[in-house]
Amino acid sequence: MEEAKLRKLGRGLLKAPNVQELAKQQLATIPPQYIQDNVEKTSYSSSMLLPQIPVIDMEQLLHGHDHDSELQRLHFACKEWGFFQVVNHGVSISLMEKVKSEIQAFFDLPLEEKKFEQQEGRIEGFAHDLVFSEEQNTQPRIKNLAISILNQMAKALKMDEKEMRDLYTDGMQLLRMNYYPPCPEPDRTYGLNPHSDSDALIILMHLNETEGLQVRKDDTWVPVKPLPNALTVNIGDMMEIVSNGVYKSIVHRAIVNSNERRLSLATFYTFNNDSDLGPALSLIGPNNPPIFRRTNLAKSLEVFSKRKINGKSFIDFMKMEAKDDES
Ligand SMILES: O=C(O)CCC(=O)C(=O)O
Ligand SMILES: [Fe+2]
Repeated sequence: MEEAKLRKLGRGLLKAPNVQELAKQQLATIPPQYIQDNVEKTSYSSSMLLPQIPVIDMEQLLHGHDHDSELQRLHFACKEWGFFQVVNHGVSISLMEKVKSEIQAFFDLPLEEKKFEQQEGRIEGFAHDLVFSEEQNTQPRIKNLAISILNQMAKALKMDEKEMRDLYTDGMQLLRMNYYPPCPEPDRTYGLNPHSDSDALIILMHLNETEGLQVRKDDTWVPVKPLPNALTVNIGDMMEIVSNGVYKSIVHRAIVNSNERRLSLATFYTFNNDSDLGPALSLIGPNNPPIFRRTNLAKSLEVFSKRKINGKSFIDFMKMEAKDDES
């Protein structure tokens, strides 16, 4: 993707020293630019029995004799949680293992060899040297999985399947590797600040055993406990808009801990840049008025990024009431 588009999708952050190099210095406190005000602590003790994000069995959903009830479980997960884990997802486990070890090995390279740099105002660095061969690449499989999930969501929503297909065909697939080093003061910073993702659908691969992803649910932070070989899926703002608010793009964050590093690989799917982003036409009617406006997707992202003020999220920006202050 071109630089300009990437920049648009990036979140504003100050250029920071390479966090891996920082972690090697074994500092007792964190440098000031990482300190965040109001880091909200998790309000549970380790002995509490916590709810967990739902688990969806893709095999059951696509081919099982109990397809209908799995579809209802998917629908519930998307409405109530905006997050779920998928098992039996069809992405080869041995391939996933390969990708996990390749990425970990990449992060273990000395900085000079890594040709990895962060640019001003961007959260991401560029990994120039991390190239996966065709056989070692999980991305085509993950893309198939994303498409299957989107098709099943259309079915559960009773949305026209062609309307969904037209949205995701020619959409973009973006990858982000997240590296969270051990942190001497985990209560004073985040790995990733609370946010929702502006894309349509996100598939996350946990690259090591360390936990850290937390999902906002009923005013608490629910930690995600990854099942072995599962992938974590979440709804982004674009899908919330298309579903006319039925599915929820949920705020989530990544926390850090003092002992272990954590790695994850997020794949973001957007809808086609040329499409109109708004509630699916097959879902709205006299009894179901649209709660979001409809505009060309690329244009709405552009206008939003120019007017990114007051920490207003993309989803609020697209709400019907927001129309009045458009100028
Ligand atoms: O690393 C994680 O668990 C969360 C990643 C995430 O939310 C993101 O990359 O947008
Ligand atoms: Fe995210």
